[in-house]
Amino acid sequence: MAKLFRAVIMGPPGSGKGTISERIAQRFGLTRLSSGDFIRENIAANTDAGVLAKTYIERGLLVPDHVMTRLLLPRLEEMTRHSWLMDGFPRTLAQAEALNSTCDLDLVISLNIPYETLKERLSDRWIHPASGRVYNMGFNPPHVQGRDDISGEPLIQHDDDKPEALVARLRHYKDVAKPIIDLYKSKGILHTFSGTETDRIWPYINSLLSTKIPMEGTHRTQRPCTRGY
Ligand SMILES: Nc1ncnc2c1ncn2[C@@H]1O[C@H](COP(=O)(O)OP(=O)(O)OP(=O)(O)O)[C@@H](O)[C@H]1O
Ligand SMILES: Nc1nc2c(ncn2[C@@H]2O[C@H](COP(=O)(O)OP(=O)(O)O)[C@@H](O)[C@H]2O)c(=O)[nH]1
Repeated sequence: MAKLFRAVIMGPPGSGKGTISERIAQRFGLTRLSSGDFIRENIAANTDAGVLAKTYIERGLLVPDHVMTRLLLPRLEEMTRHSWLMDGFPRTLAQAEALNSTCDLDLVISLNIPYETLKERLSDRWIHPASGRVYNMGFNPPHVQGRDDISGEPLIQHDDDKPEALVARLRHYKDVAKPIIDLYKSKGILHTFSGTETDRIWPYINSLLSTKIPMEGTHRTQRPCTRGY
């Protein structure tokens, strides 16, 4: 029986995680999980975790590990019958270890995109805050300038997407991501993709996943995501 498939996509801000996750979800029928979306849902629902997370996000900080794991891991437990791709978690080694004790991953995609490309992309990134939908004036503009295609609501730019904020974010990403990348490399499940254009990277990701993801329609077995945290 074909087993379920679980993967994580990692990369610095602006590397294309959200863009590529959407394509993977559509192409392979995986459930796309996004830590940023989970947080926004909790903020919108005014949950305790959401209220706490908001105080960190407003300062451009990562949400503390214990808040993230308590927010995310129970959701993964509900996903024992689903194949999924996680975007935005883990972001620290503690999160990776918490995930490791809960679910075994089949594959990790790491995006390696040059600084100048990240800077250019983020300066043109516009976001619909409520949904997290992402646009780019050069790459995938909204039908109506400044408006979300689905809701028609205004798009915004994140302050920390500005070039002056990117240097610090990138340095922080490299510091926290390195031990995670080393962990997944040692487990033999890391696949790194480099380049400056998503459309040129995509065929390689597509062909890798085509060899790794069980065929559609084959019976899927449950795989536990036990409460290991
Ligand atoms: N795994 C996580 N651990 C800690 N904080 C997180 C995590 N995921 C998201 N956050 C917090 O939520 C915020 C929003 O996350 P989201 O992924 O939507 O945006 P982002 O981190 O700016 O992503 P991008 O890499 O696209 O710039 C982050 O800036 C961070 O403060
Ligand atoms: N010009 C250009 N923009 C891209 C490309 N891929 C993604 N983007 C845009 O760059 C920004 C960052 O992409 P996103 O998927 O949000 O990256 P994430 O921060 O890693 O999730 C968004 O505005 C995307 O629409 C690309 O190949 N070229």
